[in-house]
Amino acid sequence: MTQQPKIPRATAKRLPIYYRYLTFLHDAGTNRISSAELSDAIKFDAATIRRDFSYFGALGKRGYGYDVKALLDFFANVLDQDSLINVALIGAGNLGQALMNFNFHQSSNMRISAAFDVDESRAGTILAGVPIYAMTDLKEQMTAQRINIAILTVPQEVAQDITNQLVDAGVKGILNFTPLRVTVPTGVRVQNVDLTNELQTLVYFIDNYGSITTGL
Ligand SMILES: NC(=O)c1ccc[n+]([C@@H]2O[C@H](COP(=O)([O-])OP(=O)(O)OC[C@H]3O[C@@H](n4cnc5c(N)ncnc54)[C@H](O)[C@@H]3O)[C@@H](O)[C@H]2O)c1
Repeated sequence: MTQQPKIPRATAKRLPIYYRYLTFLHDAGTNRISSAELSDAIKFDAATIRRDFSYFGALGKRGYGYDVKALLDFFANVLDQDSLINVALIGAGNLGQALMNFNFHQSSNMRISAAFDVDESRAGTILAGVPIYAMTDLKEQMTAQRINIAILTVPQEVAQDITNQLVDAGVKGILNFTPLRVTVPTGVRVQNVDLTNELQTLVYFIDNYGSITTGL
């Protein structure tokens, strides 16, 4: 992937949404789109879309809009869609298994390729095509499969310990579903996912602003 400019986190979170919708447009034979039409479809305001695109120098032409194929190629490169990204999942319990079943089918280039669990009855089995390994295999498998992203779905009491093991195994990014805000060294990124927060935010917006779209 080529070097990309530094962009705000909120913009980065919108990129996969742009990419998915542009893929849809391209598959449907649409050649160009205006920021207003995009805005209508994906529910981000047009000014936000224009600003996001401008970070990458992707400037639409007045009266023409954006070339769908050019944008799609551009975002594919930004999002590194051409290389397969193997992801590890630690903690193959209720949530972990749901994620393994889901396995990011909307994305053509990301997949959970290995799961790990301390429970010996789970290790050595395969779920939804994903092999579950013992924790003792963590470092070896992460190295062999060139995995540097992990999903954390273990109980919060062990989250920091597992994070340390992941860092030791060379992880660069953790998608953390546990309620613990884990500590990592510089150079390792953590993205926290908390459905309770999301739901509370939704309730807050409905209570305070009616049914407006909040975006990201
Ligand atoms: N972010 C969210 O919205 C959200 C939603 C649901 C659950 N969670 C969190 O996700 C985590 C998992 O929840 P769950 O319901 O799947 O729990 P679970 O008990 O069903 O699964 C946890 C799994 O982790 C394994 N495990 C325990 N200790 C381990 C260790 N030291 N090393 C490796 N594996 C270990 C267990 O054997 C089990 O398979 C919890 O921290 C929970 O709070 C978050």
